[in-house]
Amino acid sequence: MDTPTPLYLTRQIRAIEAAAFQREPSYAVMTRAGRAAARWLDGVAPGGGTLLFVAGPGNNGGDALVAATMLHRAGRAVRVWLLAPPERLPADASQAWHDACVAKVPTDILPPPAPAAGMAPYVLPAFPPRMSAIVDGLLGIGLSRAVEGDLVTVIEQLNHAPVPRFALDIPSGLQADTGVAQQAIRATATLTFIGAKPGLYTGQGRDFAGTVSTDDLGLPLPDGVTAEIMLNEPACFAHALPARLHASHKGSFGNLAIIGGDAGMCGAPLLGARAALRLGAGRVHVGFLNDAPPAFDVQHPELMLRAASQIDRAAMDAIVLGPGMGQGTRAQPWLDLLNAGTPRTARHVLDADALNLLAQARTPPHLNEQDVLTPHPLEAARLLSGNIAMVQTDRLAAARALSKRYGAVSVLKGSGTVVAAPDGRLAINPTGNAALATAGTGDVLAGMTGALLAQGMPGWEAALAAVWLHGAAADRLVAQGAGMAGLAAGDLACAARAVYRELVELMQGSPGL
Ligand SMILES: NC(=O)C1=CN([C@@H]2O[C@H](COP(=O)(O)OP(=O)(O)OC[C@H]3O[C@@H](n4cnc5c(N)ncnc54)[C@H](OP(=O)(O)O)[C@@H]3O)[C@@H](O)[C@H]2O)[C@@H](O)CC1
Ligand SMILES: Nc1ncnc2c1ncn2[C@@H]1O[C@H](COP(=O)(O)OP(=O)(O)O)[C@@H](O)[C@H]1O
Ligand SMILES: [K+]
Repeated sequence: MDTPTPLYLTRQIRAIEAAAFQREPSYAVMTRAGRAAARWLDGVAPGGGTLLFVAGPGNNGGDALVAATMLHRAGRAVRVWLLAPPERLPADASQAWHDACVAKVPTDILPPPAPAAGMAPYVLPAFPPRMSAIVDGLLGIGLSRAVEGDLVTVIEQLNHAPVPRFALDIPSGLQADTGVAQQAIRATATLTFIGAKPGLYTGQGRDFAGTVSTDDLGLPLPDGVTAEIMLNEPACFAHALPARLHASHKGSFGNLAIIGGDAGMCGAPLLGARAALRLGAGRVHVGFLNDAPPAFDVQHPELMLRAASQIDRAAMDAIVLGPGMGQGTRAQPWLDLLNAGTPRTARHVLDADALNLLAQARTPPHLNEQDVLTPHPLEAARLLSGNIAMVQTDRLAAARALSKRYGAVSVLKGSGTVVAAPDGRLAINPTGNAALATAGTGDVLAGMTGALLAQGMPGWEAALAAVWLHGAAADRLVAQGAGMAGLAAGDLACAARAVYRELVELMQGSPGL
């Protein structure tokens, strides 16, 4: 199994670059980036037409110029639009421009994009005839502020061209550290240099970056740079997946209780419980907070349903608090049971209204790194006494702050779910898609996390595995023709089981479930 993919912040990429520039000229590194881009484009960009390279004012433009020159020399039809005055390019990009001119690459210098108060928006010239793709070298990791002025309309016009767009390093306008973008190139695919960046995978990143490939340009990690953020891949958690020995019994796989289901919300804990069954929990109990809990689940009579007050808390290995729980008087005591001084054996997942109660708690409950919080951005905002914009502006920082404040693993949900541990570990999940944007999928995730905790997985690995499997199940269902619109949360459990089985087989060479 491959080692997990590290994600690097811009300051770390700059440190890797700076160390390389001690050993070799910076233009040699740009040449490698340009060559990697040319090779990549040769494989992915449709042939038979002109590739339009759009080069900006910095070294990202330099990469585009080197790639365009190489492809031109190799006989491909290219054209470069330089959106900057050539005399103001930084040294390496200036060298690349010079080389392009010497090689007689067809080029146009367009007026540099600048804020144009009170003037009509800048209109690009007509695209080259038979243009087959746009290569985006406008802005890379040097993006220092939100895109503004004429560049906004330039990007809009490029985004409207009816051809695929290929971004170099990062789609122009997307923030590499956070995945925030006001206006950015919407790429079909991105080739990112030196190391992958978190912003390609979370927030708005996935919508702008398309399929991401990485070329490390052969640059080693210098002393002092360590990967602080990982892409959540099976290599991050597979070693901790529960083994299933012949000599085992239901007690070997844990007792899980899902507490929730206030009046009118009975479905939520059932969704979680059904998913927990499919991920191998030994016994799954559902404790309802409403007066008339269903006697049994017609679809899954294996589940044990009762009033929440009848759940033997001491017998549980894991408890999921929150699905459909409401914030009524019957809910609060379950949070109070987490106060310091009250003994407990079960590890807890706090979801939905359990998180809203947690946010209001005068004395925060006693949680630890074996417990998992699963907020969506609004719940996270409440937990951090902030607002959604604050959370989404820096999802990594928000997840890290949550784990630090509450002492538990936190799972900040949404596109590119971020998982953080109290010790500072961070991961971004690459699986899942917008088919998950439907009610109940969070209940399923909470149940899956509880199932893995009940089977003894540590908090960090259980959260990573649940999030990955949940997303991979949605990806599989969509690939099989379910959704994007219309996927039901209840569809996920069996797909997650299938993905889990394949993963276990891959890991252990034998069926795991
Ligand atoms: N040197 C090398 O050998 C290697 C370089 N590499 C490549 O270099 C890239 C980094 O290059 P870079 O540092 O020059 O920054 P880059 O992203 O081109 O942009 C800077 C320019 O954009 C401008 N600008 C910024 N924000 C703006 C905004 N919102 N709206 C408008 N303008 C804005 C900014 O202006 P300023 O902020 O100074 O006013 C400046 O002019 C990296 O992503 C990779 O592709 C790698 O291949 C490795 C080898
Ligand atoms: N666009 C998306 N891309 C990937 N995952 C998504 C997307 N939208 C929602 N999800 C996932 O779906 C789940 C939704 O959880 P939540 O908002 O708590 O729903 P609910 O409370 O209705 O169960 C989370 O796991 C979230 O990460
Ligand atoms: K770019």
